[in-house]
Amino acid sequence: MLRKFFHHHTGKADDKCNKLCCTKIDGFSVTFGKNDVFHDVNIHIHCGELTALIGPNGAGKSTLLKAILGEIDHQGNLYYFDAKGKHTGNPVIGYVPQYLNFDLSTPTSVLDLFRVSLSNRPAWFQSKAKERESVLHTLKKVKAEHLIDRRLGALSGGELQRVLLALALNPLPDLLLLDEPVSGVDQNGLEIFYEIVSELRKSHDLAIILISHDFNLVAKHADRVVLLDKTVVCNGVPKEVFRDARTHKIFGMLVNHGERGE
Ligand SMILES: Nc1ncnc2c1ncn2[C@@H]1O[C@H](COP(=O)(O)OP(=O)(O)OP(=O)(O)O)[C@@H](O)[C@H]1O
Repeated sequence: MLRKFFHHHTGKADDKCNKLCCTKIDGFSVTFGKNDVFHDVNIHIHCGELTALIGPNGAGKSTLLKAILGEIDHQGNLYYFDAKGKHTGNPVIGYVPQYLNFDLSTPTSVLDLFRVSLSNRPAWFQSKAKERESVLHTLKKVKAEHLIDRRLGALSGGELQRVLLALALNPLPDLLLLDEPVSGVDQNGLEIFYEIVSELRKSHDLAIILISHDFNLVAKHADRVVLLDKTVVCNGVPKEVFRDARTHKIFGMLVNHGERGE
C-alpha cells in the first residue's frame, strides 16, 4: 500500500524529515477489542522541538505514548532518522508516566531509585562518591539536586515528576515522552515542569512529546500542537491549532490562543 506522509511543517507530502533528526510515527492504530481507540496516526517529531499532544478525555493520548514505547499491540511503524537523515532503527526513548504507584512509607530515597534503575549498566561500576556525583549531575538538569536524599514518599507531586524526568534523561534519549500529571501537582509545580522541559529541549536538542491538559502552558512553551481524537485532527503551531474550528468543536468552548474556557 502506498501511503503519503504529510510533513507537519510544510503540509507537503514528505517521506524524509528536514531537520537534524526526526522520529516518524507512521500509520499507528490501536484497537482494544471492538474499541477503535485511534487509527492512521502519522506524526513527525523533530529534535529540539516540544510537541504537545492534546485531545478530549479518552482520545487515546496515553495509549499512543504506550504504543510508541512498544508496550501495547498496535499497527504502524516507528522510524528514527539521525542527523544525516539515515534510517537508524529504533530511537532511544525516555518516558515519564502520569503517575507512579508506590508505597508512600517506603524508605527508598531518590538516590536509591537511581541506583536501582541504573545498576544493570556496566558504566555504573564506580565509587559511591562518583555515583552520587553522577546522580547529582542529572538531578541538576531538572533543578532537583536538593532532593537526592529525600524519601520518595516525602516528595511533592511536582518534585516526583521532576525526579522521574531526570531518570528518563539517563541515558539521554532520542525521543522523550511525557504524560503530564493530571492530579497531585499544583499550578506552580506544573509551570516549573513546563519551564524545565522547555529548557531541556533547547539545551539538549531533545525531541519531546508532552501530553498536555493546560492550554495556556502549551501556548507558551510548545513548538507544535497535535490534536488527537480518533486520529490526528489538527497539527500545527499552537496559534493555528487553537484557532482552528475543529479544535473549538471538539472542546465545545472557547479556546483562544491557549485560553481554555471550561
Ligand atoms: N488496557 C486497556 N484495555 C481496554 N481499553 C483501554 C485500555 N487502556 C485504555 N483503554 C481505553 O482506550 C481509550 C483511550 O484511553 P487513554 O487513556 O489513552 O485516553 P487519554 O486520551 O489519555 O485520556 P485522558 O485525557 O482522560 O487521560 C479509552 O476509551 C480507554 O478506556
